Amino acid sequence: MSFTSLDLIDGLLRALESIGYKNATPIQKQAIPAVLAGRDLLAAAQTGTGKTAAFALPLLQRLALEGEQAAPNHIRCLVLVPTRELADQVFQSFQTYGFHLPLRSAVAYGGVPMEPQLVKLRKGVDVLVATPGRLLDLHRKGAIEFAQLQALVLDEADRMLDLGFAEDLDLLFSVLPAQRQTLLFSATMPEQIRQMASQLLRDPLTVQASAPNTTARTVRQSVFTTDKRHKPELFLHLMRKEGWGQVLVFVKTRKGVEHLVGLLQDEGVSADSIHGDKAQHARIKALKRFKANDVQVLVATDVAARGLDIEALPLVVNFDLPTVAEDYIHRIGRTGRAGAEGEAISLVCADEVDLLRAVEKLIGSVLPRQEEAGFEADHRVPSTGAAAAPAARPAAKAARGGAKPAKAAKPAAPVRDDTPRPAGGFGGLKEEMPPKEKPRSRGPMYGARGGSPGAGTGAAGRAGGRGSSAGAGGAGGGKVVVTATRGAKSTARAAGRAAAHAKPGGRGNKR
Ligand SMILES: Nc1ncnc2c1ncn2[C@@H]1O[C@H](COP(=O)(O)OP(=O)(O)OP(=O)(O)O)[C@@H](O)[C@H]1O
Repeated sequence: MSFTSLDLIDGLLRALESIGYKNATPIQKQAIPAVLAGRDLLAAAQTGTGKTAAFALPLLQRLALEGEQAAPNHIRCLVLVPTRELADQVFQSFQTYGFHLPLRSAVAYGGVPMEPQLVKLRKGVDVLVATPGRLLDLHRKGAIEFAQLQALVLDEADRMLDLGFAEDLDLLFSVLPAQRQTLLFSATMPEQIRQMASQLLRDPLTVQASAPNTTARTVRQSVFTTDKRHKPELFLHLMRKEGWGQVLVFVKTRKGVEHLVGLLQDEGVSADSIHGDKAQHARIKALKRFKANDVQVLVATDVAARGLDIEALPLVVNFDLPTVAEDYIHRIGRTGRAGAEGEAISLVCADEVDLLRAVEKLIGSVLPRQEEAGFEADHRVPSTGAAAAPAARPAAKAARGGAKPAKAAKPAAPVRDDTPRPAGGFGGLKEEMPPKEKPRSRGPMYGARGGSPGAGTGAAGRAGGRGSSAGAGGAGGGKVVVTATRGAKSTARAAGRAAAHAKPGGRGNKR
């Protein structure tokens, strides 16, 4: 489905044309009419399927066509994200999509001086992308007023709870105007998100553009069983043997990250890191160098698991499995984006069998195992065969053009998402998502008001109508479920907080 048939205004269509987006993805087809119609939304779709544009495009349109200009220190739309790097990326997306609209955007997160953010907010902004901690600090200083707030987006909300932001969020929600549009987006739908949705959303639509908690079909997944002490050598061995190029590696702790980076550098591999102990400017630089392919291996904690869009990243390695099963889906979702092929390899030792079981249960499949000669596990990793429902279809490996098994383990059920799809692609996305051009460089961090207003071809709310997206699977769409649910308040807040506090991890971006 083309964007024109979604009743987007000319300014947005021109921006989409210039970055090479031709057709809307399934989540965009579903979400855009509903958001334009003013509905609250609980939206789930696999990693890398264009959720950012699914909320940014209709919100930019509504902001361009409705409401008063932002007064000093006021914001009209707030997008909350869990990490600083994701905040930058989402802000850049708003800048790109809104290039031809007379709207101001800004980004605010911790770890960098507050003063420039205070200055930018003084004039008032239409869209503020922020992490929760810095947002509240700015609000306490009187730099942000919410009286004009029209829309709130929570992107990866469960991660904000995992990071210990539950109380900050409660505080924030208590000062936001009740009359607003609220959108919740994620690639996974843990109970925390559903509870938050029942607390925050008014008569929402639930849109699922793929079966919940599924991984992209284009990502080939496997496990190498080994002993903990062999992991660094196994990593280096596989890297050389398989001729790995760019690789994003996830390690459980910050110390572990630095240890692996040191080891790789000692072996002459160009490697850098991202984690919560690093200064923000060093984090930004590391990501930039990795994206530009100036560094081959980026080693990170889960601070890099959510949302980051690294063009054509071929491989993600879980050096350690994540402690929260959902993070497995987000981590490996850094590859195989927008219909591209990708590979995800997990190095698993006996200690991690429960984590492996939890991941397999979540994704509904047993991960194929391999063992590499010379790195076999002395401490056998127990079988997890019963953990997950057996997949219904034949071997994924063959279907995907073949993996490169080092040494075949006992055949395991393939990893796949059983969402019905049309033949020949990733939910039709391969066909629907043409290779995009690089977005233009957008200059300074904060968007200046400028450009000519898009010549509106339609008023916000004209497209769709309440529930207009119901049942429209769309050409090439995966299974699309659209339901209307009523918010059931009360216990949700306490339950969400309890769930958040049950999880490890410090506050903010400190992972
Ligand atoms: N309609 C489209 N056509 C072509 N490319 C698109 C389209 N929509 C989004 N993309 C591109 O697809 C990639 C993934 O988009 P995005 O980062 O919004 O995914 P996401 O669903 O939010 O992923 P995650 O769950 O990991 O945050 C980006 O590079 C984006 O530019």
